[in-house]
Amino acid sequence: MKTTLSSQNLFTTTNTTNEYKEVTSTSRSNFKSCIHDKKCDTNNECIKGVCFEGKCRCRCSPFAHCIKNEDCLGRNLCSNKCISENGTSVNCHFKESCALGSQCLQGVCVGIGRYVRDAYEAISCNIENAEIDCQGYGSKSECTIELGVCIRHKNASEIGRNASNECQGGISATYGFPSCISYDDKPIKCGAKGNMQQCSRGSFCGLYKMAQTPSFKVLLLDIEGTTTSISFVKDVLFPYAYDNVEVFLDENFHRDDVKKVIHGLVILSQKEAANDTDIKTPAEDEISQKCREDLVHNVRVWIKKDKKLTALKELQGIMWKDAYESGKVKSHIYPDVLPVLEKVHSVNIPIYIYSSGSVQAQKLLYQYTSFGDVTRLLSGYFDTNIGPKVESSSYTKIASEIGKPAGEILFLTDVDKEAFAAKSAGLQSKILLRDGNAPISEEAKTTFETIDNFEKIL
Ligand SMILES: CSCCC(=O)C(=O)COP(=O)(O)O
Ligand SMILES: [Mg+2]
Repeated sequence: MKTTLSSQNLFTTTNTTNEYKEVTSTSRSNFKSCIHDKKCDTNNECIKGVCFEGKCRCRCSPFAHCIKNEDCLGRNLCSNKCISENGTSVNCHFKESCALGSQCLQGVCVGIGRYVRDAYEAISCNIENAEIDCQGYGSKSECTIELGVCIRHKNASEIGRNASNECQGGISATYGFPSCISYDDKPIKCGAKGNMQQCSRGSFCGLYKMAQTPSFKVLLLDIEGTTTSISFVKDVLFPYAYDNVEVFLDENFHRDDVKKVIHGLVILSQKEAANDTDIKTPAEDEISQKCREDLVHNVRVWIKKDKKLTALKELQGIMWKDAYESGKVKSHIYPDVLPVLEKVHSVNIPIYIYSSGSVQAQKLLYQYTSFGDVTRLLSGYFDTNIGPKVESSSYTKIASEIGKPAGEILFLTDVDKEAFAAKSAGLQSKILLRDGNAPISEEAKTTFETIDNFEKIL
């Protein structure tokens, strides 16, 4: 089905598939003007000032009862009632105006489903519960969730499935059909797993489901140099904090959360000044301008020296919130990371983060990625409040908080000292070699498996 925009700015459809009622000139003449759905008859919806006859749309109420997602075009998700993934339905002309993973259909952004070989297939699924309703789509598995997008393949055999594939408990139990997977690409067969050449940029040739059980039961991830480029942290986040710290403290020093951070920074400064002549001992009065000036100086020195100090990281986390929320910053995630996290998550292996960045900074980073909010894949976050990343006791505490034996946890990092500390606590550990990462020691090279891609952990 193709959607075009007529000269009257009404949305017309051609070659419909029974999914949507064709908007003919006759029906157009019947259009009433409207401001919102309530002004339209039952089963019509108000789009751009006119009532639109669309039987697949929500029934003229943002919270209409529905059975499956097809009933909710324009509202995205059916969870007994039509709900919108993004808060409200968004008008659009092009896919690019819609959130990642959704399409622009008949003038509204529609989530869950996408074009597969030129046909839009929005299928019944409940992403939150990770269940796909395969009923009504044939007896074999035709449904998969790819990175949070529910998709029904039009012709399963075309993409290399075999007869043993089954729909088990509503979830596709297909193994071993390598296909390009990403947030925004059509699934196309890519021959052999790992054959990236046949996939477009940002997508990954892999298996939809893991063919074998991984050697770990928990995944623990470092951020900088592991899931995210060092350059993003050093060239985007740190300069933002460096440039804005003065104004931020001046404008927000009366806020309770900022007062707490200022107190932490004063204590830290007193401690660090004993060993670092670049650091000033701040004025006693924590709400004075002089105190703030000293702290601004110290914070800038620490940022330049890339100090992993808890109070500094707390301040940075608070400041970056504004940068992300205002849209000034979007975080970087390496393209190989999310396909693997999606697979790991799909087999109920919990994924945790352990970074020097504060928990707040970690949550923001995964909330505002260029792939959208991926925090749903994460089970928890640890920062240096639990201990420094180069001390084994920190990893022992993390294992105890997670409630799993240390040996079942795989820790991925770019820093050899962190890998050694995790190993001493009994964790499995692998070192990421990404472009721009610091070199690791010869001893680390012989002690740990080094990988350049998350796919290597499966
Ligand atoms: C959480 S984003 C900022 C990361 C950060 O401040 C940092 O120092 C990175 O350290 P990591 O332990 O993730 O390598
Ligand atoms: Mg790191």
